[in-house]
Amino acid sequence: MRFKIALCQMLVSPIKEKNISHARSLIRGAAQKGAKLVVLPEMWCCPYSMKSLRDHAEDIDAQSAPSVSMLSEAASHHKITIIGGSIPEMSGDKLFNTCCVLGPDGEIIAKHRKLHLFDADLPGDLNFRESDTFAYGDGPTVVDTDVGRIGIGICHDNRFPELAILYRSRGAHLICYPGAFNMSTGELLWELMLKSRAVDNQVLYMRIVTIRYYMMSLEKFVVLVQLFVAACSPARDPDVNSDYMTWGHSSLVGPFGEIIATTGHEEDVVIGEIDYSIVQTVRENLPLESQKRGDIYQVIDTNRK
Ligand SMILES: O=C(O)CCC(=O)C(=O)O
Repeated sequence: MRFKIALCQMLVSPIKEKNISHARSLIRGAAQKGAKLVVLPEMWCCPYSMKSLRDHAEDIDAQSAPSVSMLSEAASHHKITIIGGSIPEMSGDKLFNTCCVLGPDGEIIAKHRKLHLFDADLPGDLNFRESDTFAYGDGPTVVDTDVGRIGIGICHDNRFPELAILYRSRGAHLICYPGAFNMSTGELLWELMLKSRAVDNQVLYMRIVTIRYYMMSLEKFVVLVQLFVAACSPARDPDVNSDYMTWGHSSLVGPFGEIIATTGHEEDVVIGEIDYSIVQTVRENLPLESQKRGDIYQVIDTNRK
């Protein structure tokens, strides 16, 4: 299967209605360019400011959720699949960072709540505690769409190779990460993390340094995930009144770790082509799945039914 994917690196304004109509016009433009899968960024409907997220939160199951209603109308109008970035979701008294996936009939076909909340204390640089505001999601998300089987993660979820390995084991060919890396970790790590998730072996070197106990067996702990990875960030707005400035650089990475399409930090719609037959070729050329040493290590899918 071959198709075009569009990553809408949107400039987010403080005004929610404006963001919704702006996202709608970016989706329209992407569909007109032939995209069958359109991805929005993390927190595209409002500034990524912990102070105001609750004011913009939506009850996704309610008919009146304005961001999700727009996504549903756009998906059915253009007959495309949309990975709806993320929005603040209110469910009971809990707030989640949630991504909805919509099929070409406008129905929500999956909902992913961010699993790994970003808490970081980098002295003199960044102090951010998502877990003070959001509740944790409680399951991985793999969804069958018109454009293949897709695993979903939100931003910091991307740092955890076990999740990507699990998505591969459930048959995903593509992982989409709506994300908003920041100015502190973005430059060094954003591209590296995306490539790592497509070609997953960097983790080994980190573990070799830090966990002596595993050293005897770690040279065997090489697992290539070998799939496509797409990540979509908001554009950077140096003037926005937010406690969080984003890195940008939305990108599509192929199963050899190659960058297929990317951009800088300004608003842009990145269009790339995905050809799943490449995944097959890479896996045949480098048959890592059959070389894995399940007798020595395993990622256990505790959520599998
Ligand atoms: O993992 C990181 O360095 C950044 C993660 C992040 O910015 C987020 O999850 O919002």
